[in-house]
Amino acid sequence: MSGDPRKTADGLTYLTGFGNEHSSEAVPGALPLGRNSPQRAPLGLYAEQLSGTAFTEPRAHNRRSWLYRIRPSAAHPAFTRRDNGRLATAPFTDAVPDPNRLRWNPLPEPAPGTDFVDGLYTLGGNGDATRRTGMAVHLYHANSSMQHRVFSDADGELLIVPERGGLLIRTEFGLLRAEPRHVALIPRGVRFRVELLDDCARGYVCENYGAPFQLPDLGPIGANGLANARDFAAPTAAYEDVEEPVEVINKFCGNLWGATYDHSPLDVVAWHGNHVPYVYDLTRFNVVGTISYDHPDPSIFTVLTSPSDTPGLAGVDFVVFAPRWLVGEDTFRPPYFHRNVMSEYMGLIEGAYDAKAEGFVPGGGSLHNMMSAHGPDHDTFRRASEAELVPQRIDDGLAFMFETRWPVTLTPAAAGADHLQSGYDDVWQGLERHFRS
Ligand SMILES: O=C(O)Cc1cc(O)ccc1O
Ligand SMILES: [Fe+2]
Repeated sequence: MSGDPRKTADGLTYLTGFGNEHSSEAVPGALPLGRNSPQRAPLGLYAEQLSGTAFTEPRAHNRRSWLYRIRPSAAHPAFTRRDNGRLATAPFTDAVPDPNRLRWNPLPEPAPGTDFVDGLYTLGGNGDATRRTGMAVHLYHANSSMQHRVFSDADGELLIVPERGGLLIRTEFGLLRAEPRHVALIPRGVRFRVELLDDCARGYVCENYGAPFQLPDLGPIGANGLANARDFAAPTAAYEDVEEPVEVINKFCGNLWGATYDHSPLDVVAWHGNHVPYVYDLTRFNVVGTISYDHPDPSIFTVLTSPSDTPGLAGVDFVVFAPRWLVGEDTFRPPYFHRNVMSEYMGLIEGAYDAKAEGFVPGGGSLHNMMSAHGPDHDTFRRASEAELVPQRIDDGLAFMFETRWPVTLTPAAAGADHLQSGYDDVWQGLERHFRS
């Protein structure tokens, strides 16, 4: 069942809950009752199904929505190739996979008039979009709203992580507002337009080619905690009845294709289903951690996971390092030194991260690929080894990680970027020997 529509401080009305069978109509009576595809849909609308999973996938994983729209999506001219800009797609084969620890500064300023789509820049990724496996890490930096155009991604769902500047995202399902500290998810194939609420918008995008993100199981944590389902907010129906040229950009098997429609395809008057966009406020994350000793693995901070066909082995996890108390006794409290079979891309939404004293900055990012050795830098190690272990609140930053089961191969642009930091290895220099036999 759908949650109650809730009006939030931003004036938008949302439906709450994760994976719900939501329903919404912008005009009363637009949703057919008791069937999906009546002989004539109400109000002269066209009924259309949008499937995010195969028809036959288990009910618990099945994602689809029914849209009731002014024109059917099928009524469009041919798509033709568009310039891919700085967007790239798996398989990533143009650079040699790099075992080095890598760290980037934020992207440089974009040229005037750069919108969300033009502002996308691919760092790298893994898998193969045509096989619906793996993921890509993108950054965006825009200074203009998308005008007279909409975007959709057949290759995967898009998890948008704003770092600077609020976004108003107009989707086929209605409006979402995503500010820094929020994440927004656009499901595979859903059309949307990004409008800027500030002069500039900057952030990160995880393009997930694999199974749709879901909430992680909670196991012994119990029935509540981490990201609570009720805090996910889907839009309520809102439509554009616009009969003027709109460019529809479709990312398909790694290329951008465009077609100019004679109307806005954001013309869905009513919808129901569970293949829906949503926003989630990361400050709602219920952080669970140790209240005795040792540093728990960061899987305890998983917001969303895209399972693969091997239980417990995610195509990609989205993990957040949110404000929390550290109380572990006789414990090295920051992230430990480690080598991980999973590959870790990290970004910073604000402030600082407790494993790095400096150099890891908001809008920047780091990549610690499969089995690369990393952990606290020397300053952090020294301070944490000597600190008096009183309860300590970590509340000066918001970091996140896209953690994936396959190594991340970079695009040549990211591998050779001016904003790639040199000398990142040095943060682990000066960790002198203390061994006494
Ligand atoms: O490398 C990182 O900073 C991410 C991370 C955090 C943590 O608390 C434990 C392991 C880990 O990979
Ligand atoms: Fe790590």
